Amino acid sequence: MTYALNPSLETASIAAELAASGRVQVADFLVPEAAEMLASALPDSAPWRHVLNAGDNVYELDANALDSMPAEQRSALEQKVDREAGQGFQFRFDTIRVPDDADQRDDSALHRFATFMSGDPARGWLRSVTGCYAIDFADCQATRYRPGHFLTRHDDAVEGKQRHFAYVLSLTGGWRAEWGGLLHFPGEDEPRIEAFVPRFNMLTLFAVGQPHSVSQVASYAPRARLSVTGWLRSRG
Ligand SMILES: O=C(O)CCC(=O)C(=O)O
Ligand SMILES: [Fe+2]
Repeated sequence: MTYALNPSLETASIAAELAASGRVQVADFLVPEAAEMLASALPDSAPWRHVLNAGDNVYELDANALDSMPAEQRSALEQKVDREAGQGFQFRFDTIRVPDDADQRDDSALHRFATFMSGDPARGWLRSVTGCYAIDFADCQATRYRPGHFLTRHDDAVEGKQRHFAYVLSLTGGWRAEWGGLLHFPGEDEPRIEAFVPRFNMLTLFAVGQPHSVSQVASYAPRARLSVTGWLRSRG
């Protein structure tokens, strides 16, 4: 099974919405079999890592390392993460990173998806929908937000990475807004904000530089929020 874009994407209206608001949701991005293949290639047994930050430092653990940590140590760590999250930039979620260098990729469904997004026709479609012809490639990681996971407000702009747009391909079906895991775009001090709800095979695209966050997945969410995500970038 190879990856393919849904042939019925309404490119002109998607481009217009992205240009007008800086973000857009594209329903049914891939042909259904391709989205199913990618989702089913990321089961619990995949090599997930748990990532969390302390200030500018990023820590990476085995996905289940916290479960086997002594209770006191785990609770001290979680309290620190919660304190930081209430004030500054903080995240914790699970990831499988894909190398940017195509030579280091294997033929797994996730690595092949990264290569698909960086080559035509997908890259050509992404260039025309964003109007950004400086896009050379898409970097890529799978993300899994389990109950308690979140990502506080940030804008994706990192010096030297040459990120133009972020993409998030959501791979969780039947998600309810009350389970959390919502992609928010908070303004400066707006009493209402936009929330994007995960939806199977929906691609969210948004311009780098806008504040956004992923709300904490509720303790009662019956499953994890699964996505494949990255940035559309220029090479150096
Ligand atoms: O998963 C999402 O909806 C957004 C993730 C995100 O903002 C990021 O990884 O920088
Ligand atoms: Fe982000």
